[in-house]
Amino acid sequence: MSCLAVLSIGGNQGDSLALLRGVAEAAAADGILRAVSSVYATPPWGGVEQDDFLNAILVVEHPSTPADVLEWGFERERAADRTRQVRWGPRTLDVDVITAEVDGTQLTSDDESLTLPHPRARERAFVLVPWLEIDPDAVLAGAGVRDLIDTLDPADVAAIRRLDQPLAPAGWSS
Ligand SMILES: Nc1ncnc2c1ncn2[C@@H]1O[C@H](COP(=O)(O)OP(=O)(O)OP(=O)(O)O)[C@@H](O)[C@H]1O
Ligand SMILES: Nc1nc2c(c(=O)[nH]1)N=C(CO)CN2
Repeated sequence: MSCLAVLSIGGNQGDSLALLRGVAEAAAADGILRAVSSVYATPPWGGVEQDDFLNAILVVEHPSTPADVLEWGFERERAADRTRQVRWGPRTLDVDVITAEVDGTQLTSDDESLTLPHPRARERAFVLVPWLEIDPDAVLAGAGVRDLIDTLDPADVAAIRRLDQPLAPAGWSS
């Protein structure tokens, strides 16, 4: 099995840019990196008062199952000394699996250890905006990401700022 997955990566504790770059570098080193968005500074989503996040989207093609992609993301979180404290609160690194596609079909799963597509992705400008950047035809559970962005509060979308700092490892090309 091989699995094409869209990953949302983000964090707001420590050197967030370096931590996000570390994820892209690990994906490139593992030979699974297929696409990388820009890095975005994003206001905190979810109601917890905290610092702004840096967020980005990666597309990876993993030679195994979606569960292995999730496990790969957990390894990256552990490498960033991620601890779980407040739900939707501050963290060094979060790696979420937004969609996973096998044989051209987007998988759906209600499993609470891996829900697909990610159940809150459609509400999150910090996921949809960078995803649209790298895939103007992106689809989430049958809905165009471009159309989903139009359903969000325009102020939330406008508050997201693309940074002029590359995420892709030097020398990497898709
Ligand atoms: N699509 C998914 N991507 C990542 N984790 C998932 C997914 N579906 C279910 N989970 C589960 O969610 C659990 C909690 O994840 P995490 O601590 O990253 O949540 P969170 O980032 O605080 O909130 P959110 O899930 O809303 O982004 C993990 O143990 C993981 O098994
Ligand atoms: N802007 C932004 N807000 C968040 C983020 C995130 O990555 N970016 N992650 C969260 C934890 O799930 C909660 N809120």
